[in-house]
Amino acid sequence: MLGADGRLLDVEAIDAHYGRSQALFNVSFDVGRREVVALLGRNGAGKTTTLRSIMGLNTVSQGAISFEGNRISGRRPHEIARSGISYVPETRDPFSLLTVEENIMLGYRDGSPYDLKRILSWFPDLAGLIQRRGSQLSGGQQQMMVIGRGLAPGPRLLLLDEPSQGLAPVIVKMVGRVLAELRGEDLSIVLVEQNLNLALSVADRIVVMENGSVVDRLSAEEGRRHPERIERYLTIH
Ligand SMILES: Nc1ncnc2c1ncn2[C@@H]1O[C@H](COP(=O)(O)OP(=O)(O)OP(=O)(O)O)[C@@H](O)[C@H]1O
Repeated sequence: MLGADGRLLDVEAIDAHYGRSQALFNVSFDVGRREVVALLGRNGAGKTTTLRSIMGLNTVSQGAISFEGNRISGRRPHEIARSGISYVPETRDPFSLLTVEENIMLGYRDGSPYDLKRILSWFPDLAGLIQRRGSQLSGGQQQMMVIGRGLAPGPRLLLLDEPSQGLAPVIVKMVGRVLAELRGEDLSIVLVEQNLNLALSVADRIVVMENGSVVDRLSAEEGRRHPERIERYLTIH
């Protein structure tokens, strides 16, 4: 089901605080069905706080967030997860003592369109490693595993926090390929990134943040034509 205006996720003028310090100021953007929206900006711009606010891990002090037409702000994280949203934090957090298979299937829910076989079809590199422990994987393999864990419940919206962080360029390309393949699914993605090329290659739309506010919104096509419009918010002058 979608909101009345056909939007899957609606973030409407949200503020968020850490104690007395305000981290988000009037942040608004929306995500359509099967759309990939990239949130770009420097460290500290508020991207992670935005994802955490959607997931109910941070309290929204003003504004509202709706998913499939229902208000989710104010609900608890597990309820938000159950409504069809998965969050893959940048920390990756593999369960080190569990195997790759156990790590992925931890999130599986009856009725999910994504069973282990399906998930491994997107991450062929993991297929030969499913009995390894999470701690025995490389950073890139862990990233694939936690994306797999995020997919296992069968979300309609995946929140991905900096999947390319700390990975070698060849692995970043692989992450890009996986995200491109997921485009065939009934799945929308909010992708937080500092890697502009990766974001431009997989996103439909770009939302640029600075100091806790949205400072620009553009299509990926516009971003490819005018990368300088985004780069000025990514590099330090
Ligand atoms: N747990 C916290 N306690 C206090 N302030 C925080 C906390 N987490 C983030 N902040 C502050 O909130 C603001 C936004 O941070 P946030 O992590 O959302 O930015 P970001 O764009 O995701 O950057 P990064 O890529 O570094 O995660 C920053 O000023 C940051 O210092």
